[in-house]
Amino acid sequence: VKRNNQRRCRQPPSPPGLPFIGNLHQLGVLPHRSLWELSKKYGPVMLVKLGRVSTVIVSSPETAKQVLRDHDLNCCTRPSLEGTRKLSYNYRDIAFSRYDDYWKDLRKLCVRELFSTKQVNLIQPIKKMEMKKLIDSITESASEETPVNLSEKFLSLNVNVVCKASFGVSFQGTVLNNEKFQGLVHEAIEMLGSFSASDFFPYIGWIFDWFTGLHARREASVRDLDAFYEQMIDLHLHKNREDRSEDDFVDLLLRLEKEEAVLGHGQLTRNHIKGILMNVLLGGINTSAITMTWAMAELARNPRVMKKVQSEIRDHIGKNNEVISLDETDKLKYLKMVIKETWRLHPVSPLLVPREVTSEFKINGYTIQPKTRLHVNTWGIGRDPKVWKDPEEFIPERFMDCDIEANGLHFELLPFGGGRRICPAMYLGATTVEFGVANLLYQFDWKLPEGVDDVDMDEAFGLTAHKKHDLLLVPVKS
Ligand code: HEM
Repeated sequence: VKRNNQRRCRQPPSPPGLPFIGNLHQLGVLPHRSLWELSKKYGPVMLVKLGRVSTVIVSSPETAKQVLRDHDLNCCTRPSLEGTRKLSYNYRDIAFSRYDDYWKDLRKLCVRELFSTKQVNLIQPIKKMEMKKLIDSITESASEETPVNLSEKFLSLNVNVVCKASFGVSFQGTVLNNEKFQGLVHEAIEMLGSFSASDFFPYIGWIFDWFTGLHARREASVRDLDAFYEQMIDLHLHKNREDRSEDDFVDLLLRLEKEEAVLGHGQLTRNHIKGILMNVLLGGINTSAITMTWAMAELARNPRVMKKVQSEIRDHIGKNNEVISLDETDKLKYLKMVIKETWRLHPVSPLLVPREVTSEFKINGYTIQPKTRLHVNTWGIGRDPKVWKDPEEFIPERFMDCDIEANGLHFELLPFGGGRRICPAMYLGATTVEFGVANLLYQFDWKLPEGVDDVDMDEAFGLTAHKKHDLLLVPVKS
C-alpha cells in the first residue's frame, strides 16, 4: 500500500538544496535564466524549494498546456506576498487577488469598461495626439543627429496615454511632474517584484526585511502612490459634474462606490478603487514600454530586419501621413511578426505572475500538492532549441507560415500568460506596441550613436524583465 501511495504521489525532480534556504541561492540575479539552466538537467516539471516554499517550475509548451489549459482551475489563484499585499490594498486588485467571486466580477467590469475593443478605439485620438508630440520632440533630435533615449520616450508616451485615457488627467496642474511620476512608477514596480524574505520564510522573514530597509522602501512607495491616487480622486470629485458623456474609468469607479455597488461578496470601497488603479497604472504603462524598447533594440542590432519592416510600413502607408492609424497598423503583417519575435526572446513577465495550487493535480504524472507555488518559465520556452530553430537569432520570418499567435492558446509563445489569469488587456497591449513602433519606424531611420558598435541586451529582473540600460539611438529623418 505504501509503495502504491508513493507511486501515486511521485514528486517532480528537484535540484539538491541547502538546509533552511533550499534552492534560493541558485536563483541568481536573473531567476528565469538560472531556472531554465536547472530545468535542462531536472526536466520541464521541476520542484524547487525557495526558503520554506515549495515551488514548481514548468518549462515546456506541453507542461505549460497542462497547467494553463487542462488544470487551470486547480492553480489559478495567487499566493499571498508581502510586496503585492501592500501595493494592492490587501489584494483588492485584479492581478494579485485570489481566485474568487470578487476577482471574477472585477475582471468582467474592467474588461467591459477599460480593455474592450470599443474602448481601445475610443482612446485612439489621445494616442494619436501623444504620438504626434513624441514625433515632434524626436524631430528636434533628428535635425541635430543627437541620440534619443527611447526607453524614456516610450515610458513617457505610455504614462501620458494611460493617464489621459483612463484617469482623465495630465500632469500639468498636478503636484507630480512627469519625471517624478516616472520615478514613482519605477520604484513601485521594483517593490512589486523585489525579493522579500517574508515571502520565503513565513513568520521570521519580516525581520530580515526590516534590516535590509526593504520594509521602509515599500512603505514609502505605497505612501507616494496613495498620495497620487488621492489627488487624482480629488480632481474627479471636484470636476464639473454636468457632463456625464466625458466620464472616464475613475468616474465610473467613484460612481459605483457611491451607489454602494457589490463586487463578489463585498461592497466596493475606496481601497478597492486604489488597488484597481494600481493595476492599470503599473500593468498598463510599463509592459508596453518594455516591449517597444526591446523591439527597437533588436531592430537596431538586425539591420536586415529593420530595413524590411520599414519598407513594409512605408510601401503600405505611402508619403505624407503624419501619424499612422490603428487600422493601418493592423495590416502590417511583417511588423506583427517582429513584435511576436520580440516577445519570444523578451517576454515581459518571464516567469508569469506566480500562481498557487488549491487542489492536487498531476503534470507529466508528477503530483502537485495544494499550497505549492507555480511558475511558467515562458522565457525558457521561447529559447528552447527543441521548440525553435536557431532560438538565439532574431528571425521574424519564423512566424510566416506558422499559426502560432500570442493569444494564450499556443503554449510555445505566452507573452500574455494563459488560462483564466491571462492578461485581460491583450488587445490594448498589442495595439499600443504595434502603433508606437510602427510610427517611429515610419518617421525616422535609426542608427547607433557614434562610437557604439552594438546594443547591449542586458536584462534587469523584477516582476518584469526589462532592458537594464536605457536604449539610446540616433534618429535620422527619413
Ligand atoms: C504589451 C503589453 C502587455 C503584456 C506583455 C502583458 C503581460 C501580462 C502577463 C504576462 C500577465 C500575467 C498572466 C498570467 O499570470 O498568466 C498579465 C496580467 C495582467 N495584465 Fe497585462 N500585459 C500587457 C499590457 C497590459 C495593460 C495595458 C494592462 C492594463 C491597462 C494590463 C493589465 C493586466 C492585469 C490587470 C493583469 C492581471 C490579470 C489577472 O491576474 O487576472 N496588461 N499581463
